[in-house]
Amino acid sequence: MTNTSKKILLNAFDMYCVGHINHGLWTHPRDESHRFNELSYWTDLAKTLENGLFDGLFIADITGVYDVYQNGIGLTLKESIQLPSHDPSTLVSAMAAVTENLGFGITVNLSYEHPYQFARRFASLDHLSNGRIGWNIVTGYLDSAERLIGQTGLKDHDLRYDQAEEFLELSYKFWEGSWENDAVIKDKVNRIFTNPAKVHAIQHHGRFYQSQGVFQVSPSRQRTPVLFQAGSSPRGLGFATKHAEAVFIGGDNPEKIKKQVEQIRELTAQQGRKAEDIKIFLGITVVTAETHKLALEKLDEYQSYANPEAGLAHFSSSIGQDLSIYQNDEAIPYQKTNSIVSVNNRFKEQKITIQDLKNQHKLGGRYPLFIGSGSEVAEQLIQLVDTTGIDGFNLTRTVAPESHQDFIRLVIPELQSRGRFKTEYEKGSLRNKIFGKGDHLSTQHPAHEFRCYTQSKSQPAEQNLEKQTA
Ligand SMILES: Cc1cc2nc3c(=O)[nH]c(=O)nc-3n(C[C@H](O)[C@H](O)[C@H](O)COP(=O)(O)O)c2cc1C
Repeated sequence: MTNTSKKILLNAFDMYCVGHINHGLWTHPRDESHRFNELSYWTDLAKTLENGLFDGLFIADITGVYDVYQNGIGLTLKESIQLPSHDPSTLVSAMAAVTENLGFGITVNLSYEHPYQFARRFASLDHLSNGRIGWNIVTGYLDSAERLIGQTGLKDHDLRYDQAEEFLELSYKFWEGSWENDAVIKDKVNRIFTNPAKVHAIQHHGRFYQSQGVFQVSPSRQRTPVLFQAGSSPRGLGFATKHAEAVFIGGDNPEKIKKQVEQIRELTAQQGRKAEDIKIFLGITVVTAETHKLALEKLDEYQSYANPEAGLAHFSSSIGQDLSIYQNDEAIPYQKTNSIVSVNNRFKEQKITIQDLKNQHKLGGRYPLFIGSGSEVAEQLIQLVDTTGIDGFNLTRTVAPESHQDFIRLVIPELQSRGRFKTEYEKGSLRNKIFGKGDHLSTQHPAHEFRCYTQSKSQPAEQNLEKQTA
């Protein structure tokens, strides 16, 4: 499939930690990720990305620690493999204050808090960023997280998605079903800040959650944040194609990526949504320089600081299997675990040795690696978009912030000169920038059912209160 005019979407992919995907590079003399706990590190990054016209900063997060490899956290601590890692929501107001257009896709694991607190926090951020918030919906895959919050083990994989379904339904009720658009009138003369007739109590009596009452936050620009998801098991795909507006996939082979894309588009259509209602982002790593030769030299230099074993430790937790027990030339047996099904399934389909994984984790990890001059990388990215049908990329960092700066200086102008990347931002919210159809979710989306501002589904707050006190 070739679409010569399709503009490529682009997010930076990062995490509020030192070692994110490309482990070991924190030891590179020019890498600044050890400054991850300084606000200026993030506000500078936000300004850099906005200068480069990135659509968003996609911030990964985990609840828990990587303790599967060697049955402990020794290497995780030494190499700072997503430990320490801090709460990503806390970064966003500051980054929003120094930018106007950059979107923020924030990962939050829904398993460990009530939808009410979560919906309130995200609606508040959407207000402060003037509609630039996205939520990467994750359900968790680490036993260590369960122990940290006093549970005995991870809930069954599919049960986590059952809970996620209900979490979203209740969140939609808060965001879409409690306040009408014209509820807040700020009328000083008549002393009416909010019209009580326009605010409705929601009701929810479910399997996992109970809630009754009025949402505490007035409608933000987008109401529901832009919904991202990265599950790719059969159950995960069903969930993503029902709710998500953007899905994030991994994959190193164009044929397989294309199949994944076709499957996502088909499932989306089966859910009664338009195939183009979901944007598909592929994770990638790029090493670029002024010439091909210089890019190869840079790759060598970066790889001399990388630590593939740290990549293995990360991977062990992703699949829930301790990979330290195998020799380099041993093929990794498939074991059914409760972790990331789609990543683990690779061991069913292919013979992969520890050495294969180590080679892969020198740089890039689960994401394809592109090396070359700006024009070479741009050509490869365009070809991948046109042959697979993806919509854009989540770009990992290597040496921070150098790798983002290199991409902006060398690759983006080449994409622009080929007409495949914007030369200015669209107006409006993050949702409008991505889809060009306004700030709110479309009427085809399941959230529509819970809207009080198109059809009233609950009583005005005052009537409800009267009933309770009668
Ligand atoms: C590309 C990709 C990125 C992901 N990023 C995160 C993340 O930042 N935090 C997290 O807790 N889970 C993350 N996950 C895990 C998924 O959100 C999901 O919980 C997991 O894949 C289990 O669902 P599945 O078995 O349906 O794939 C990611 C998965 C993929 C494939």
